Amino acid sequence: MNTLKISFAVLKKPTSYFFGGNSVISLKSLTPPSSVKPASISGGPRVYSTFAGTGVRTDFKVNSYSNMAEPDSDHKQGDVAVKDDRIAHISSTIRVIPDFPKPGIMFQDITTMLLDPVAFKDSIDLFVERYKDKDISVVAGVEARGFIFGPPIALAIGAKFVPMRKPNKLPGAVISEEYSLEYGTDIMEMHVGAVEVGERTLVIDDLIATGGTLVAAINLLERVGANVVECACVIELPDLKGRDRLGDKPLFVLFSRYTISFCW
Ligand SMILES: O=P(O)(O)OC[C@H]1O[C@H](OP(=O)(O)OP(=O)(O)O)[C@H](O)[C@@H]1O
Ligand SMILES: Nc1ncnc2[nH]cnc12
Repeated sequence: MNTLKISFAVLKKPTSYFFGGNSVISLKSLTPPSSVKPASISGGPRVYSTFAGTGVRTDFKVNSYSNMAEPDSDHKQGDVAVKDDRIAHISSTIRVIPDFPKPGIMFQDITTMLLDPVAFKDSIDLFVERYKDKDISVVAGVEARGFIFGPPIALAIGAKFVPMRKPNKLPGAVISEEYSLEYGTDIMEMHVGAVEVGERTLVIDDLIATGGTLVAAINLLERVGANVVECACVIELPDLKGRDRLGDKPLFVLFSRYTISFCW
């Protein structure tokens, strides 16, 4: 296995859920491909905010981050292999805001993608191409950003859209799940009766980080007897290992982005 042992000092306090302070860690998933050199080598920080996950090389800058890691064998990326030129453009439109909403979080801001109609449409098309012939009757979207991607996908594949909402927003009878996030905890609710037993269901969100949100959505849907066939997101943050929390539930993402920053 191609493992790089690296001694690092924290530049931007990384997602503190992994580590904090100086330390020696094994960063096999951050090993840059030999053909790709860090953008700033001389003295300054080397930042690997990386773009992998689909086998698609995305050689462009997003904010100041321009380096990439290759997909590695730990990321089960065979099941997310989308090889499509549209993905590079989509990824380039999603900006990263460091330290939002809390120090250490590298916030992936999809609102900048929504300003680019080509990127936004391409993202929807990629999902529709994957799901149009899968006999899916329910697209469940997670508030808030799953409400952006879910409805156009549902309309295009002829499915109903079911909103998975924050607490106390739905007026009818609901079932609830509490869950943890990269930066807090929350509760998700769904209307009882929105999904019928056995319905083939797709769960949509913009991003998977720790996976807590998708796990809550799956739990809610399965509690009412839905058949959750897959979860789909635009972005995966693989260093947060959310995919692992989904167990055997398939996860499809357009691309992955590493969020750890470091220097040495
Ligand atoms: O994989 P996880 O660690 O669960 O995190 C992913 C979730 O976090 C974000 O939503 P957030 O809870 O910030 O809500 P918002 O869309 O209303 O801002 C994102 O849109 C996902 O729903
Ligand atoms: N880093 C991140 N960026 C955007 N949304 C998120 N939800 C959880 N972590 C996130």
